[in-house]
This record gives sequence, structure tokens and C-alpha cells, in this order.
Amino acid sequence: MNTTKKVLTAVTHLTSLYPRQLHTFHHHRHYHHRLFYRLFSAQTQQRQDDSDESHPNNSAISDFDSAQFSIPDTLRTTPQQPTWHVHHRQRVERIFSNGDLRHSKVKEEEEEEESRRRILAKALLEAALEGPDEDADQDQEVKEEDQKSLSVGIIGAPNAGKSALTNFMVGTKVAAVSRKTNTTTHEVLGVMTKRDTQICFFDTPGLMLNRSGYLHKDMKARVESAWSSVNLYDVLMVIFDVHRHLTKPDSRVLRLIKRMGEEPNPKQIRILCMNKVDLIEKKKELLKVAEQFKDLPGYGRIFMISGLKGTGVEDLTKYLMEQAVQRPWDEDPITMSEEVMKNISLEVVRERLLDHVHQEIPYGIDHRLVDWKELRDGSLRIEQHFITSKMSQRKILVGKNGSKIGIGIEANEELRSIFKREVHLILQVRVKT
Ligand SMILES: Nc1nc2c(ncn2[C@@H]2O[C@H](COP(=O)(O)OP(=O)(O)OP(=O)(O)O)[C@@H](O)[C@H]2O)c(=O)[nH]1
Repeated sequence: MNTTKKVLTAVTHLTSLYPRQLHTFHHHRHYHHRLFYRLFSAQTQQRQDDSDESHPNNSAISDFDSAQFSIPDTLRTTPQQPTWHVHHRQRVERIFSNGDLRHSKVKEEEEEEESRRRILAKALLEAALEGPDEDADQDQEVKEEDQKSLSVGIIGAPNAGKSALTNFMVGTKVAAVSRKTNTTTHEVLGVMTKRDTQICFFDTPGLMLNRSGYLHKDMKARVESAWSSVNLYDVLMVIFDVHRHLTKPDSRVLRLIKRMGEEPNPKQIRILCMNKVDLIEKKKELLKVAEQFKDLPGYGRIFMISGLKGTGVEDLTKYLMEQAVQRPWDEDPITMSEEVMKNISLEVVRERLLDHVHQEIPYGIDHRLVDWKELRDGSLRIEQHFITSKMSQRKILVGKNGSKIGIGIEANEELRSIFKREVHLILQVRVKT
């Protein structure tokens, strides 16, 4: 857990404590006050950034605009000021305090202060007791002489699950980043940097064998150079779809597995990954397959995994980490071009949307990045629009009374932690007329 996450966890815990605190320590009048405070803070807020109000897209009719809702600043320890006019507030407070406004206000403030102090002390204590922060050292620079590296070539038939597995290991966003920074002959599928170790995963496309287990003649020259470079990886991971192998085996895949495992390569560790184990109901079947390949001396280990669900992936990652050798890293783990960041911002919102909508984003909805601006304070203003021609689709995206606002809040938090800076994410759902 990185520091931000740790603080967020502490503060989430802190906010969840609030209702209990209200019942335990505060009398009902105070409770009403807090309740109204909450109602006030749900009112429309003024935009705080220096965005251009006259932006052409902003003037368009929008059915739902997340900018109209305040994104809670979870790290703030003092409550946000209500936006209702002070007179309205005082009137409401007077009703609930029977005119004894001053007295109750002082008392409330004292109680609030006391309660804040307690909660903060508790949260800090919990954060301190949580033990060393696993990812915290990732923010620290690792000296070149301390760096360890491992290159892993992944080989398998199309659809074996190479990308899904790499995505699971390194995180989708990181994979997307490294795809773009790739400069090698083989495509970089992903880069995982943990503590002093960096693992680069490479795809090895076009390395298919013909039915007799040899290279296709027509592509021989091109493919041969690819094959020779396969030997340059520290680890070669042969991956196959075990479900397909049990239901509709492909002789070419079988030959590939056999050929790679025929004999040990003194300069390379080879491992065999039986992927998509989640699709196999009778787990005994898996043992049969493992049995089938156990006598191939070329493989140091056989792993049973599901790259999509994550089964067995931790074990595989641990194994790979242990194979890393003293060598400076190849990739800068944190460089991101603006183009990549833009794609990430779209991907994160789409992911969140899928989580909330529980179905595919309806066909025909246009999801666009309409504005990307770095503000003077270093924060990012990102505006994305969903454009649809159907009211029914608008309902799916917006939810009842804008209940899907959570999408924007969660995506905003995630982007903030990926980009390591403040993010103002504005989402709009618009109906084409
Ligand atoms: N059930 C299940 N499906 C998986 C798993 N891994 C991958 N898939 C699915 O298999 C399909 C192919 O996965 P990819 O990761 O794109 O496969 P790939 O090897 O990168 O494919 P190419 O890019 O064609 O070489 C996708 O629909 C994945 O969702 C798994 O562990 N379990």
C-alpha cells in the first residue's frame, strides 16, 4: 500500500467513524446540525479551477455534468464550508437549537474539535502500526548498482492469454504505458518494477511452427531472426490454453511445447504455463495435463494459472522475482507521455463505468476526451463526454438522480494516484439532438 492509499484508508476509516461518534458523544441537536451540514455540502459548488467557462463543449446542453457535484477531498480534516447562504443556515440552526444558537455553537465546535483530535490520533496510530509500507520504497530511487533485472519472453498461440496474464501481473495501465515506449524488436508487453527488481515481459509474435513442428518456409528468414532473439531472454515462458488443450487440442501448440522443452538450455530458464485453469471444472484433468508434460527436461517449472482471474499468478511472480539478476534496469518505470496519460484517463473511466453499469457500455455511445489541460497549480483538468442519441442509454449512464456520480469520484481518485497529482475529472453525458 503506498502512502496515499494508507492515508486514504485511515481517513476512510475516520469518516466511517463519524456516525457512531455522533450517536455516542453528541446530543440530537448536534446530529441535526451535522445532517444539515451534509445536505448543504451536496449543493452545487462553484468551479474552483481556472477552466475556461466559455469552452464550446461546456455551453452545449448537457443532461448530466459531474462538475456540478463536489468531489470530496478525503484528505481534508476540517469540514468543507456549506454553500447555502449564511442566513438560511442560521435560520435552520435556530429552529433546531430553540434560539440558543450561540451556546450550542460553541459547544458543538468544542465537541467537534475534540472528536476530530481523537479520530486523527487513532488514524495516525493505525497508520503507524500498519508496518512498513510495501510500495513506499518504489518512490525512492534505486541506485544502478543495486538494480536487478529479468527479461521474460512469452511464447504461445494467439489467444493463449499472454496479454491478460501480463496485465494481471503489471497492472493494465502500466502495460499500456510500456507498449508505447517499446523500442525493441519484440513488443514489450509490460514492465513490472518492485523494490529493486524490474521484470520486462516481451511478446514474441509470429513464432508459429507448421504442422510438423518446423518453421514456415515462406517466413523463414524473418522468423529465424526472431527465434534467435528468443534465446536472449533470461526466461522463456511457454503459455497455452489448457481448456482448449483438453477440449480441442491444437497439434501446433503441442509441438511448440515439446520443442521448447526438448532439452535444457544452459543459458535460459524455461517454464511452462497451463493457462485458463478457471475454465476447468474437474481439477483432476489439470493433473493429467501436467503429467503429460512432466518429462520434458527443458522446463524448470510447470505453473497452473489463470491470467485473467489471477489464480497462481502470485506464485509465478514470486518465482520470476527470484530469478532476477544483478543488472541495471532497461526501462524508466515512471515516464509517461501525455498521449499515454490521455489513453489511461479514458481507460480508467471506462473501467469504472463497467463496474457500475454491470454490463457492456451500450453500443453506439461515443466516449470522448474533449479537454486536457494542465492548470497553473500543476493539477490536471480532464473533461470527457459520453454522447448518446437515446434517452434510455442516458439513464443507464447517469443512474437514478445522478446516482452514478460515484464513477467520477472513483475514477478521479484512481487517476490522482496513477498520475501522482491533483486531478479534476469532469464527466458529461449528453444526448445528441
Ligand atoms: N477464462 C479465462 N479467459 C482468459 C484467460 N486468459 C485470457 N483469457 C481470455 O482469452 C482471450 C485471449 O486473451 P489474450 O490475453 O488477449 O491472449 P493473447 O495471447 O495476448 O492473444 P494474441 O494477442 O492474439 O496473441 C481473451 O478473451 C481473454 O479474456 C484466463 O485465464 N481465463
